[in-house]
Amino acid sequence: MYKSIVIGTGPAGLTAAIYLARANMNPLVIEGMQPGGQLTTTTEIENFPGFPDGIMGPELMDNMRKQAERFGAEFKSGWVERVDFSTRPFKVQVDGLGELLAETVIISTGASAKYLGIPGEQDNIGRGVSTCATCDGFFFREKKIIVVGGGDSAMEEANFLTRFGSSVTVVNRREELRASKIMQDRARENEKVLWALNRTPLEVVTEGMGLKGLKVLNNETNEEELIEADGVFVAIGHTPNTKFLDNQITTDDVGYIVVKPGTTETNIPGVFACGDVQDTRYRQAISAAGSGCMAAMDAEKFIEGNMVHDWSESLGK
Ligand SMILES: Cc1cc2nc3c(=O)[nH]c(=O)nc-3n(C[C@H](O)[C@H](O)[C@H](O)COP(=O)(O)OP(=O)(O)OC[C@H]3O[C@@H](n4cnc5c(N)ncnc54)[C@H](O)[C@@H]3O)c2cc1C
Repeated sequence: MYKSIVIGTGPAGLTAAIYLARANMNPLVIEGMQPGGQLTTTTEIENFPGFPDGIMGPELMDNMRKQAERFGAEFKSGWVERVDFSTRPFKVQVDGLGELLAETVIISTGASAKYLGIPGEQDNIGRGVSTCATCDGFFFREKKIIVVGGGDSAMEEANFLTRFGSSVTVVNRREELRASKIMQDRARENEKVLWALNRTPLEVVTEGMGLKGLKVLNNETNEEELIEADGVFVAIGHTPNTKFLDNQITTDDVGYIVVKPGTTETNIPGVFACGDVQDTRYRQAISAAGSGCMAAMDAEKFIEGNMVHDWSESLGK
């Protein structure tokens, strides 16, 4: 039986692994289908502290893994199919490895950005197509930008991106936006924000090494149009990777794990969550790593018997 099983190897899981291993907790880390997590799909990371010249995403994740291994963390390839948190020790069923037992479990399975599923989109991720304005806005200084989406996040991203772009065009399928009035007003008051509403995205169009723009269907005229842009930010939401939990952990309506504020405690004593899977707000590598550290320290405290589980009370449930 393991003292702690960490599910996922993004910045949250690997930071948890480093802290657990240094605390002699001999963690087992399950890698999942994307060893190293989301940052392995991108190029240069310019905002992770400690790297003044930036660092490539895959290199950063490789370094984190080596650091965890140096202190004795054990890694296994595999995909967690299901868990049983009804009794302790907890049971974690891993594809190809069978059932593993643990005193504590740290869930750091991330949240996947939703994409439009149109031609040209996947081929150009990191080359003009992005799902993270905070991460990539800086690369589009004085360029034309498109934000696809009509919710609060899309409005927030559009406003934020006007700091960099010469213009930011919001493309939304419907005339009406889902965003709250205050977020819409803020975007509408911003002179750099342009609107292409009632338009369905059809294709990300490239030219040479860069983007030419986004081909859309004008739902009113039924004609295709090309909206020129150097960057297309898809802001239609994220899907937290929590299906395997099969409703054993309290989540919000979308599926994000609910933790006791200021901690990584879930509703099940001994099960902790960190990183994007419990983060509806920041979703950054450094915030994921920070909460990974918290989860490891929470798990350690739990095993030492020093944790009072007052989760439900604190959330008013
Ligand atoms: C293209 C791109 C560029 C980005 N650029 C930046 C940037 O410049 N700066 C920044 O701060 N942030 C950036 N981000 C955001 C950052 O990558 C995330 O905030 C961060 O990776 C979240 O870390 P995490 O550990 O919570 O989850 P993730 O990195 O998503 O890792 C999740 C892990 O869980 C595993 N997993 C999932 N389900 C299972 C399962 N059932 N069983 C086992 N394992 C499972 C996966 O295999 C993966 O290893 C970027 C994101 C993307 C997509």
